[in-house]
Amino acid sequence: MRVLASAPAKIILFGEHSVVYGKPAIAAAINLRTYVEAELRDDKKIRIEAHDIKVPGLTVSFSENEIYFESDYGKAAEVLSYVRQAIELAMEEAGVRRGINVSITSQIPVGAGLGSSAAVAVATIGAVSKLLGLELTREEVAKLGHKVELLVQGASSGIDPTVSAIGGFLYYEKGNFEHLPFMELPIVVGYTGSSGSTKELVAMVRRRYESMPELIVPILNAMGKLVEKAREVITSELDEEEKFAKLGELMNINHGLLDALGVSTKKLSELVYAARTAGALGAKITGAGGGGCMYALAPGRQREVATAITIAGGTPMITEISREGLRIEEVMK
Ligand SMILES: Nc1ncnc2c1ncn2[C@@H]1O[C@H](COP(=O)(O)OP(=O)(O)O)[C@@H](O)[C@H]1O
Ligand SMILES: C[C@@](O)(CCOP(=O)(O)O)CC(=O)O
Ligand SMILES: [Mg+2]
Repeated sequence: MRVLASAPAKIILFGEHSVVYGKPAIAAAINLRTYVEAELRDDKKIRIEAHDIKVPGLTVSFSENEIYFESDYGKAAEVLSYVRQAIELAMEEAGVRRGINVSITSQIPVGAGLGSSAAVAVATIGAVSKLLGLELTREEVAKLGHKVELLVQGASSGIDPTVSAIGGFLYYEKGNFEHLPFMELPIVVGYTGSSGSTKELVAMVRRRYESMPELIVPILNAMGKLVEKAREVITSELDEEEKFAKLGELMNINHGLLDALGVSTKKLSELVYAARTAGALGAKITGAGGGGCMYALAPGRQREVATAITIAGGTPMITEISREGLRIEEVMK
């Protein structure tokens, strides 16, 4: 038997990092997906084929007609830790241990702030649990995905696996979510081309929080209040133009606060300012930062903003909200 499942990437519109400290955040699933195919084996082995992951420390040597491959096992194992933990938890949940092959293909850039870690965890849990005969709800998959991130990263708010499993446009706080009214968001995502590790960035913010709580706590509190304001705007009776103007202003404040936490980079800020100069109403980092992506809100100016991001050395992506989260694509007997 074989199962193919997929799960989407996300953008955090407001509240990354502060969400790890129990503040609320707003996020949306977007139409880039990770696909995981799981298949039962006749033996007890677990084989993971990850097509989109560069393994650091792989050495290839040639000697006459022979080719030798060596890999730094520790680093290779670390890169696959989200997938391994996802398989492990799905098996634990099903109460069975079987040999399986897992094959991953993904449209989501890795370490770019678009939640590739959550999408791979959610799609793997979805595929493996279905393969083992378990019917989990999307909420249950989200909770297991959160556990995977906690085990691998040491800290995680759970917002990414929740958005990836549930899909749509969500307000999230301490493990609970509510759907926000669906809005077409005229956004442009700008990818710096470099990556940041969520585990390391969350740990860096934690060190600052511990060494200078008198400065960092007020920043996190301001972020939490800003998210409440954004929710009020999104759920208000204002017309779309007024909503976008207010949300843009809040995005710019949120970017400044993230910069103060230390998670921006020169390139991220260059893309943010290029987008604003080209007419975006707001632009900010999305996700953990340290590289990765920013996004801009640019009603009627998406093409101009995309061009400005390209000129500033980034890669623009015009994306849409994905209403659907985890999807079982195919079950083959
Ligand atoms: N397609 C994939 N196949 C296997 N592992 C993946 C894949 N995509 C992401 N991952 C895992 O997620 C990690 C990146 O997660 P993270 O640092 O949280 O960045 P982000 O979630 O913003 O992309 C990768 O180092 C890898 O361990
Ligand atoms: C920084 C954080 O708020 C979001 C991280 O998102 P990503 O892994 O960079 O896509 C961490 C979390 O919420 O667990
Ligand atoms: Mg992640």
